[in-house]
Amino acid sequence: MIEVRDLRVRYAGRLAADVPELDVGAGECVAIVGESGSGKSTTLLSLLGLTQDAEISGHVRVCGVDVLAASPRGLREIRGARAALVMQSPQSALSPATRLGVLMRRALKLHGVGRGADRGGSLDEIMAESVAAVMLDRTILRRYPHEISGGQAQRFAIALAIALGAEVILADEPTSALDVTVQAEVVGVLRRLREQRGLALLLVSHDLALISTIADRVLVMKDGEVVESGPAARVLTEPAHPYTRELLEALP
Ligand SMILES: Nc1ncnc2c1ncn2[C@@H]1O[C@H](COP(=O)(O)OP(=O)(O)OP(=O)(O)O)[C@@H](O)[C@H]1O
Repeated sequence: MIEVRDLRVRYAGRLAADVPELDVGAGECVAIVGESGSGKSTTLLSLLGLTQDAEISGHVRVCGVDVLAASPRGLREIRGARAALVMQSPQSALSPATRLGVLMRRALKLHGVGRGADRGGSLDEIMAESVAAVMLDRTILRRYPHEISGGQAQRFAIALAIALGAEVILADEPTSALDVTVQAEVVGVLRRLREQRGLALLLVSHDLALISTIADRVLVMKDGEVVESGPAARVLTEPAHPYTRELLEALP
């Protein structure tokens, strides 16, 4: 679902991310970890052609689309619907005076969901099913953004992605604003979705404890470079690079 080779992203000539290889298949979860400024978000945003003022080279395919060569129309086809970006504080992106159900219905109509014969069910059924898939009660659809918690907002953002038919979820620090119990809930939801629906997950996080509970593979970034990558179980228990050891030692 995601295939990256020799991705280099520069801002004003300065290298912000250099990723030789990154693959995420259906049903897999890959995590990018590293300290602030290491190039994690830059890598994630470049997968959807969302970096601003950046010079990008390399090869990036997401859901079969060659992102660096794609037209704006080609990019619109994958963004939002097939590959969804879940940000740290989705609440701030929600319109404050719009009930969540209205917002979801609008997004689905905009993307033509519920119109084709390919995904059966009315919009109401699709909405109810996606909300249930992230373990939220369907009454959430009647609420306004300020009436829900951070963890519920995060799960609603994931429900929206599912309702739109996302095959890939790109999540930037999805749980860092949440307390530990709520973090575990959001991670549990992501884990179920990848197991039950074969979603491909790419998570960006500085939280190694979180990563250890969900990721198959980990890329460790420092100053824009990938200093270590491999199976999560190996990287987190027998880190080969001193920087990864430092990150692990910094864990509470
Ligand atoms: N739009 C931009 N213009 C110029 N430089 C940028 C831009 N976005 C990011 N950078 C720089 O690129 C480098 C990598 O930033 P990036 O946001 O990818 O790091 P990060 O690992 O995601 O950090 P954080 O965890 O704080 O989000 C940093 O030096 C940052 O200052």
